[in-house]
Amino acid sequence: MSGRLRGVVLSVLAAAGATLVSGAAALGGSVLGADAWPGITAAALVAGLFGGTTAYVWLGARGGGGLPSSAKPGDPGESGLLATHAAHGPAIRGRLTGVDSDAVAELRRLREVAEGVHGVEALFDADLRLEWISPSIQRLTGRTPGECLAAERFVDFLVHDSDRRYCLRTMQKVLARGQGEDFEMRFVQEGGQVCWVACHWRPLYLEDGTVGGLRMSAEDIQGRKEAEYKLLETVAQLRRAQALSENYLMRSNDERQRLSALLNVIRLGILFMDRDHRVLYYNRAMLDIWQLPVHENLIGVRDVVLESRVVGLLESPEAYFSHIREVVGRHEISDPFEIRLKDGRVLTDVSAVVEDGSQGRRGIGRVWIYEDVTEQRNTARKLVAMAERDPLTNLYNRRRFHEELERLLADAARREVKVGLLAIDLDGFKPINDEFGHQAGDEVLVTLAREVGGIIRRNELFFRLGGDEFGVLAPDADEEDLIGLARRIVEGIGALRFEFGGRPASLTASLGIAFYPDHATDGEALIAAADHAMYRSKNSGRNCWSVAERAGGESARMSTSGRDEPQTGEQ
Ligand SMILES: Nc1nc2c(ncn2[C@@H]2O[C@H](COP(=O)(O)OP(=O)(O)OP(=O)(O)O)[C@@H](O)[C@H]2O)c(=O)[nH]1
Repeated sequence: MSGRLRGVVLSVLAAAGATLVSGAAALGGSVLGADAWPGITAAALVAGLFGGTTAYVWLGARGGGGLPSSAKPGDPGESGLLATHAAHGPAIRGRLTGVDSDAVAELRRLREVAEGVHGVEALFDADLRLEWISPSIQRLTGRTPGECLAAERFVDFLVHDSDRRYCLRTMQKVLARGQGEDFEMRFVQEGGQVCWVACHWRPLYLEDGTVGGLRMSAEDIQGRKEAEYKLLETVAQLRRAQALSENYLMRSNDERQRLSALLNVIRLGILFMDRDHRVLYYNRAMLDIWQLPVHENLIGVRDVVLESRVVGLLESPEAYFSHIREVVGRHEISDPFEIRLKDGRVLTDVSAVVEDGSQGRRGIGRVWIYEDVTEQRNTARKLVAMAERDPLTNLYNRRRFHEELERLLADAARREVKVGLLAIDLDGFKPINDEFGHQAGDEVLVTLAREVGGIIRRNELFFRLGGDEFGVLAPDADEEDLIGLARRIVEGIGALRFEFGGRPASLTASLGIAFYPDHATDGEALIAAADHAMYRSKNSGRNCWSVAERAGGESARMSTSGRDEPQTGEQ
């Protein structure tokens, strides 16, 4: 409190007499504490209490300067109480004049009210020195009003480092402009902790209307600040989480782009269906394979609609759609399924459930992978053909002959039927080669293969076993039928006429016939029996057929009866 104000109050106390002085003494230096209230200035309080004294005259001149204009006598709260005292100033004054002990009691009561102020009230002089501060400062900061008053500079003593400059600037501004300012700052508590307060700075006017000091009203907003901090922290966490999820989203978008680029260059058709059997994703190859328009948007299209779009391509739609139903009904990866298309292409499909990543095996859809295997199938067919066919005549070769022989014998054993083997060896083939060249020999072989191929029946198999050796396998063979076939072959070959370099050429063949199980019970023995019969034909003058001898040396019905009219190439 300024010396001037302090003097005023002390003179009031002197005038009030010994009782009041003792009352004031009881209040100590802090009797002045009774002349300031939260929200009301010391000037107004003293005016209210000590009207009619010197103080009243002095303070009365700046009178209501500190009293909130809105405060009225009888209002609830401290401002109202003060206003009541101000209104009744003359009565109190009267009592003070007579050194009324009631006034002292009143003063005490008011002091109690001042000390009970919840927020912090403080008065500063024009040099920004602390003149008075409410006892509540101790509850807020642990510092007593005495310690605060003793400190050289209030701002340095109580205000946090970071807020000091701003606090000082604001105080100076309020002093200079005479306009209040509000801001929030931090007090430093005795233990070094920080306590946030909301400060309201108001100018105090002197009687001449100039600003003679400042009043600070501060409320504890630590709880609110902590809540704000928590809120800010939560917001920051949310922002971090959002940034993280945006980052993940961005990365997952990049990943999707990469995957999409990859899927669009591979030749496999990829189709993702969702749980509701609607198209979720497909790649370019999928459209190509199923001959769907490149720019058509199929996303969201149901599986049944998709099936209706491709049904016209399928060789066996029913078989394919029932395969789809079967696959969809199970939860496993399907086996590759071959799809034959009317245009000759061959596709395969494989399908798997797309799991949602949880452990509950919850499918979130299905992926279908299509592959056009036409090329592969053709290549495989060519390789197989190369492996089992004679490249010159395109007849099955010796390798396939052995396979078929074993298969037919096994089948014949199970069904107890006969298998016939016809061994064919050309007569006089070498002279054709020698005389007309190897190419002429080839032509003879190709022609012969075609001619004999036209003679044998659909269920009989014709092989080139090597060189000028051929063979015919006849399942479910009947002896008479096979002999008839042998005759037709001998005649057919003998009837062939060639011309090389303007010169005619022809040849004949010698045949041997053997039956399973009549002449042998396994493949090797059957071949040997047929060969043996064929050599007998050779030895019998060629251009004929012979039936093998039965096991035990018993002669076949007709060992060389094929000799009708032996023919040679020279004929
Ligand atoms: N042009 C041609 N000749 C072949 C081929 N494979 C084997 N030969 C020839 O066929 C001939 C077969 O020999 P042989 O069985 O003695 O010929 P052949 O004159 O019919 O003798 P016989 O069976 O005793 O009548 C050989 O000269 C082989 O070089 C072929 O793919 N093309």
